Order: sequence, then C-alpha cells, then structure tokens
Amino acid sequence: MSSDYVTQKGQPFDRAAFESLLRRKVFLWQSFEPYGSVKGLFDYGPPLESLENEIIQIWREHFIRTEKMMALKCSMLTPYEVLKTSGHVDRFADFMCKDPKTGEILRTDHLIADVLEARLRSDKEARGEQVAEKEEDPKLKKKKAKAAKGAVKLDDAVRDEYNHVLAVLDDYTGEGMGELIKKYDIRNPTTGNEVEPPVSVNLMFQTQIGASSNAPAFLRPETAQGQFLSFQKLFEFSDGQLPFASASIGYSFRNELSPRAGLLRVREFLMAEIEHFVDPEGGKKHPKFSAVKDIKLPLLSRTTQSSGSTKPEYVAIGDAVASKLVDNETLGYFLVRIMQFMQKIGIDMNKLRFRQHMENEMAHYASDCWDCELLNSYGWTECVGCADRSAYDLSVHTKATGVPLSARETLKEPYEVEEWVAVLDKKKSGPKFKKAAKDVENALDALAQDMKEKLSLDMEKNGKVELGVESVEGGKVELEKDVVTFEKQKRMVTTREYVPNVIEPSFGIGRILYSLMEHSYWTREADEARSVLSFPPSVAPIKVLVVPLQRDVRFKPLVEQLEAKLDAKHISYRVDQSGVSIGKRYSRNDELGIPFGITVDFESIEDNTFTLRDRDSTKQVRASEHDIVRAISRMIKGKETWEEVAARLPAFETSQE
Ligand SMILES: Nc1ncnc2c1ncn2[C@@H]1O[C@H](COP(=O)(O)OP(=O)(O)OP(=O)(O)O)[C@@H](O)[C@H]1O
Repeated sequence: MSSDYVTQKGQPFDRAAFESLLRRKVFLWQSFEPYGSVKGLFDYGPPLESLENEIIQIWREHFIRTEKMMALKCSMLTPYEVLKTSGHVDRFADFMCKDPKTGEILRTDHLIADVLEARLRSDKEARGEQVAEKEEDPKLKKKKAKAAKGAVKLDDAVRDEYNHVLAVLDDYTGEGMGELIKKYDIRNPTTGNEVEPPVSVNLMFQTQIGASSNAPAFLRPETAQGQFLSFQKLFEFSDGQLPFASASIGYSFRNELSPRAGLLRVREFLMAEIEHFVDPEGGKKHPKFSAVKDIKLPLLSRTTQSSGSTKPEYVAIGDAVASKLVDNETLGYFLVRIMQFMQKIGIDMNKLRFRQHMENEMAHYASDCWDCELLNSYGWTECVGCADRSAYDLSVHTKATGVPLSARETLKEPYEVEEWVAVLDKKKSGPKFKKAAKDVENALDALAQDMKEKLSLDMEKNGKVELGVESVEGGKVELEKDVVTFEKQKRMVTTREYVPNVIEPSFGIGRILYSLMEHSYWTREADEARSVLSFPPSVAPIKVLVVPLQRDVRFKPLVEQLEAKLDAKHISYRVDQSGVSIGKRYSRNDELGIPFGITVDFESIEDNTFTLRDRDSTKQVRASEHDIVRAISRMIKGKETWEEVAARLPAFETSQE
C-alpha cells in the first residue's frame, strides 16, 4: 500500500522518514522501553499529548457543546455480568494462529487477508496493471518496475476465488479459516513457516474486583456499556424528553492478538463515543437534518462493494436517506457531523470515505452501519464506526437485571383498552403457597394476554390451572378458582412505554491522530530533508515559535515581553535560543508543526516591530507586537487565514530560509 500512497503535495510517502521524524521529535514511543517495550502500548511525548488534547477540545466543542450532549465519565473496570449480558464474554473474540517455530501469534483473518492481498498485488504487478494513482511520477514508476520483477501471475479462476474469499472473510468460522489456510498454503509471511490451526481467544483483559476471585471483572473494551446502564438517570436529567445523546471520552482496552501498524492497532486506546437515544417510531428523524441535507458525502455502499469497486460516490445525505441507502436521518446527520469534524481538525478530505458494512459484517441486531475510513500509508483504516444498534443494548440489560431501561411518554390522546387480568386473592395465596407465593404472583403478572385468556378457559373447564412454579411440597403449583380468577377489565392507557433505539458514533482517537499526522506530513520540494507537519493552527500542539536573531542580551527584554503577551492570550509557544542559523531553527520547528514564527531582530529593538512567519508558505510580514499577537490569535480561532493576514500587514522579504 505505502508505494501508492502520496503526501498532500502528491509526493511518494516515505514511511521510514516519517516515523524517524516522529521519534526524533518525541511524538511517541513504545511504552516501557528500558524493559524491552511492550507491543501495542505507546507513550505520547509532549507534541502528541498536546495534539490529542487539542483534538479532544475540538471534539467536545463540535459534539458535546454544539449538540447539547450529556457528557459522562463511567468506570473502566466492569463486572463480568455486564459484559456477559452485552455479549462480549461470548463473542468478543478473534481467532489466532501460532507460528510453532517462533511462537509468534497471528490474527487468523489478518493473516489470510494479508497473504491473499499480497498475492493479488503481485499478480497485478506481474500483469503490469496500473496500481499507482500518480502513474507519471518517475519515483513511483521505478518502484513499480522493481516490484514487478519478482511478481507472480495468478490464474483468472484463482484471482476470482481470492477476491471472493476476501469479500466474505467475516463469514468464516475458525474451522473454515483453518481450511482456507491449508487449501491456499498460507504461511507466516515473515518466516515462511506453516502455522497451527486457528484457536478462538477473547480480547478482553480479565481481572477481579477486590481480593476475592468471586468477583471477576474486565477492563472495558468500549465505553458504551456504562452509558447504556446510565440511561434512566439521563432520561430523567433530560426531563423525560427524547431524543438525547450521551457522550464519553475515555480509555478502552483490547488484548489485540497481533498489535501492529503503530497507533492503528493497540491494546489501550482513547475512545470518544456517543450514544444517541431515539424513539424508533416515526423513522428516527433528526431535528437538525434539514440543515445538512444538501451536504455531499463520499459513500461507498454495500452494492458498490459487491460489484468489486472501491470508489465512493458523492451523494447528498438528503438523497441518501430518501433512497434508504442510509437507513435514517439520525444516522445520516451523524455521518455529516463526523465528516465536518474531520475537516475541522485538518484531515485530507480526499483521504476520507464512508464505507457501509456488508450484511455479514454487521451485528445481527444492527439495522445499518457505516465506518468513516481514513486513507493512510497502511491503507483505508476504520477510524469511526457509526452504527444503528436498534434497541439491543437497553433490552438485554433490562432482561438480565429486571431494571427497566426504557422511556415513557404521556399520550396526548389517552385511549381505553380491554385486557385480561389475573386477580389473585393474596389472603389465601400467602398461607397456601408459603415461600412460593411471591413466585406465583410474579408468574401471573408475567403472563401474556393470550395465555391469560387460555387459562381463563382452562379454569372454567377444569376448575383449576397449573403454573410453571415449583410448590413448597414439590411438583407444580395448582391454582383453584377461589385463589385466582381471570377477568376482562377496561383500562385507560395514558402513557406509552418503549425501548429507545441507539445510534452510536464511536471514535478511535489514536487512529485519527495517526492519520492526521500522515495527512499533515510533506517535504519541501527544494530539500527533501526538510519535512513539515502542516497542522491547522487550531490543532497544532504548539502555536508559536519565538526566535531571537542571535544570542544577544539586548533581545532578552523583548522576548520576555512577547512571552508575557502570549501567556496573557493563552497561546502556547516555544522559544528557540539555540545558536544555529535562523533557517535551521525554522525548519526544526516546521517538523513539530508549529504554524507561526516570530523573529526578534535588531529592528525590533529600535521600533518594537517583529516579523511573523507562516510555516507552510514560509512568507513573512512585519508589524507591531500588538498586531502580530492579535493576528495569531485570530488565525488560531479560525477567524482569519494567513492569506488574509498577509494581505493586510506589510510583507517582509528575507533570505533567511
Ligand atoms: N485495537 C485498536 N487500536 C486502536 N483503535 C481501535 C482499536 N480497536 C478499535 N479502535 C477504534 O475504536 C473504534 C470503534 O471500535 P469498534 O469496536 O467499532 O472497532 P472494530 O470494528 O473492532 O475495529 P477493528 O475491526 O479494526 O478491530 C474504531 O473505529 C477504531 O477507531
């Protein structure tokens, strides 16, 4: 993949150089390095910690504040029963294969996909097919020619078979994948060794709460369950009004079998999840949908994928919902808001698409699901899952606990119903059934209407009925006419009780951060060694670089004055007083993605003016301290662009670059 992938300037993306930059500038590293590091765990250094913080702030503003969501902080340690009910204990598992010679563990579906995709790529190269987007690029051409040398051609039938297997890989059981491995002689790609048959492994980290092992628990694999279990409290907080949404930003943990691709598949990661609760009656409309209906989204539908194409179509979300391509307004509204968020933080819009889940990929209860995928040098990567989870979660927790997680609505027009009612004479049932009396009462309450009607007929015929409740004396409880009667009664219905449906956009912040860093990365044409991270001013980890022209005590008061001004405006900055040339200092800081540089020079001492440099264009203007700090502040807030600032402040020509 990385050979086809280009930077925002159309240059071939050099992942080794990019990763070296991230290491050099301490963006991130594998955790516990002095102890030999642990796969799938990363520490963030100052630039990445700060970048994440900026993105979280934008996320909070874009979703929580603007959409009036209810932010929650729920526990990460989760009792066994909760995750048993949600289905995670039984189903949150992947199949793994072991390389018996090296002990390496490989995720089975990834292993099969990687090997078959590599063979298909090799086949494409052998047939000289166009795999690169920028065919005319001589570097890419050279790379392609090199790759084609060892390429292996496939028979047409084999190629079709591989493509089919890849399309339906999610449908395979462990046994089925084991057969594929044998049939296609799939081996560990790094060692060439045969692998052992697939074994299912649950992905949750298990622990216990307290000293006793009677209370097994897990580190949560998603933030969602805590939000579902808080439903009743949120419903009251929203004054019994639906729709409403909760949101939670917090860590989740998955014991991934083969963590890889840097931040893209890790074992501990920050998630930002929204649970939007909506009345299923009335088509899951969204009150703000009409404001976004004309916005076009790159949608890669199920039908397009089935035809073998990976090219999304730009469709107005209003049309997509009207044609039922996207199931409902609420889901459609969130797809738009996700795209707008990505645009705000600087994601390259040419590297974003929404891919609809195939039927076999979706959970059985989901009615529609779209992933927001970002293209990076590892390929298209799911960064946000946006699913309509129907009433599944609230229903299963209600069933397991008996605590209703449902909404009530007062009806505008109450209506009368006639219902079968079981009338129990408690004065008689208590002494008669003793300890089983409560069970008898509950069993009668739980009877459906048709059962009550049937029992009333049985009672009339036989003078008694049997309930599925064990009596104290043994055998099933029998109820006679004097204890219970079945009657039809009229009742006014004034409220409607229902289980809301849930639309869930679920963001993996680490994957977004990584893709953003790749999308922001490019090198100056004149000098390949000079790399730049073009973060938008609003998300850049540090906003300003202050550079005194040289080490000179006369600059000190001016630097201090600038620092005080930037502090007062809450603008983050870095002062670079090192002795190296100004050009070098600028380019070192371009690598940190600092969007603006203020230079303090001899003229500053004379007239208190400074130069302001734009990272991306390297253009400079000269103005008073007040004007410069104000311009920076406005650009960070998105109130002005560099082009607008450069048009109104005097240009400054320099040969320092
Ligand atoms: N191991 C991981 N490392 C980093 N981010 C992850 C990981 N697993 C999931 N995410 C993020 O959490 C989001 C929501 O999780 P979800 O359960 O939908 O992922 P998933 O479908 O299991 O992902 P995948 O199929 O890639 O394992 C994903 O879109 C992704 O951004």
